[in-house]
Amino acid sequence: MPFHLISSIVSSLLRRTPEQQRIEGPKSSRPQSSPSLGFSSTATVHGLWVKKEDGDTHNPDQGPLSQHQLELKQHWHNQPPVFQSESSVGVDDYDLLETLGTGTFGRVYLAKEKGGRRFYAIKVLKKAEIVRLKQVEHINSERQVLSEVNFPFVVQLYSTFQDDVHLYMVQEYVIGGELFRHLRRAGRFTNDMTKFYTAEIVLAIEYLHSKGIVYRDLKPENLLLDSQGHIKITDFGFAKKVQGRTWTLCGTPEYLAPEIIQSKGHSRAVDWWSLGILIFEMLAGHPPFYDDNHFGIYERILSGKAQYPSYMDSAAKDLIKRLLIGDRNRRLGNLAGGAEDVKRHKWLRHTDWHGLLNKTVRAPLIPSHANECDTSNFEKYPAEQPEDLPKGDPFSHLFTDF
Ligand SMILES: Nc1ncnc2c1ncn2[C@@H]1O[C@H](COP(=O)(O)OP(=O)(O)OP(=O)(O)O)[C@@H](O)[C@H]1O
Repeated sequence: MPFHLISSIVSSLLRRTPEQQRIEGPKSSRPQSSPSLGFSSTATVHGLWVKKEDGDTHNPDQGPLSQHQLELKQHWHNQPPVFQSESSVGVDDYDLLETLGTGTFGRVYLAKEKGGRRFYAIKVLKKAEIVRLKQVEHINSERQVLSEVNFPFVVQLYSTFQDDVHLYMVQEYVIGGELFRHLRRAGRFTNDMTKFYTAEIVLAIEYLHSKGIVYRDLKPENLLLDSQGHIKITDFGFAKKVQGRTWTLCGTPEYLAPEIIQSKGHSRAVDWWSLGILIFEMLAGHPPFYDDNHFGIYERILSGKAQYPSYMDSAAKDLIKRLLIGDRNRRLGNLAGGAEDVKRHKWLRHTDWHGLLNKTVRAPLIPSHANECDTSNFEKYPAEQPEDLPKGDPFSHLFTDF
């Protein structure tokens, strides 16, 4: 690879700090990761596109569910819900311990139930910030979607509640940290490791799509590893139940599908596109379309030209190319066979799908942890500074489901 390209990649990855990348929308506070973008007001963004309101219409380019998807749908639909909608607990029932991560609207804390033994991750969001950034719909959607899901590779939400200032989402504590951190530490993953994570993510996408949910923010930052090294998809801030197409511009620049950039309306095909980006990033250590600025990234995505490293497995490359097809009507995963087409691809053909679902397949990387409240797989964050909390709740009518 020419030197100028290598230095461009390196500088692009090093400069992926929120301040430099942010246009508007949710932020990531960690260096070297790209923040998600979410626009919920009509606006021209860098002159490239105009955001339209969300709206569902019939989507002729969305293939029917495969037989396996139907079976899976039935099986997992019959699982008893774990989420407790009638929970009477509040924040006083927990001890908030360390910060595990920060987002645009607040923090995620390791927490322990008072008088209990279990540890949780509690996402604490500031209502005023959510309203200021026009993300009310997304946060309500996140709660709605997460309350409906119960799947081995999706983070479990147990309950939600609120006080005058904050919203709280009590989730399982996923102790192994972000896949992003493990990937940056390793540089890139081996073919077999990548295959393992890809397969679990494919099952999760298949499950979500079978429930009519489009995830829309697949990237290594939103994938956590559990104590046994299995994937847990987290951050459902952009996930949405979609029956046809939707138009909200959201996602992360390097992972945006062409139809989102072109504001054509999008549906579940965008998750298959971002899976292609993710497989590439896991194998190469950097995403296929990169540039110093968002415009450059979008131009490269639309051009569809990616440079595949010579060491990349040819079958993996073939799958990536089929997922990164600009025309969603020809994109693997979005064809008549649905997710089954992806699962039958030669790169994944020998995967033990049932073993994966039952978690009997050993993960390639078991995150180290000394005990169930170990936070060594997360970055260290300074404690939150105490602030004067406003009196009263002008926003209670916006979050009635919490
Ligand atoms: N269930 C969990 N277990 C362990 N850590 C978690 C959990 N949920 C979130 N985290 C940590 O907190 C970080 C922020 O969480 P999340 O992305 O859900 O917050 P957010 O406010 O939606 O962020 P953003 O503004 O980037 O969308 C995650 O990247 C992860 O490191």
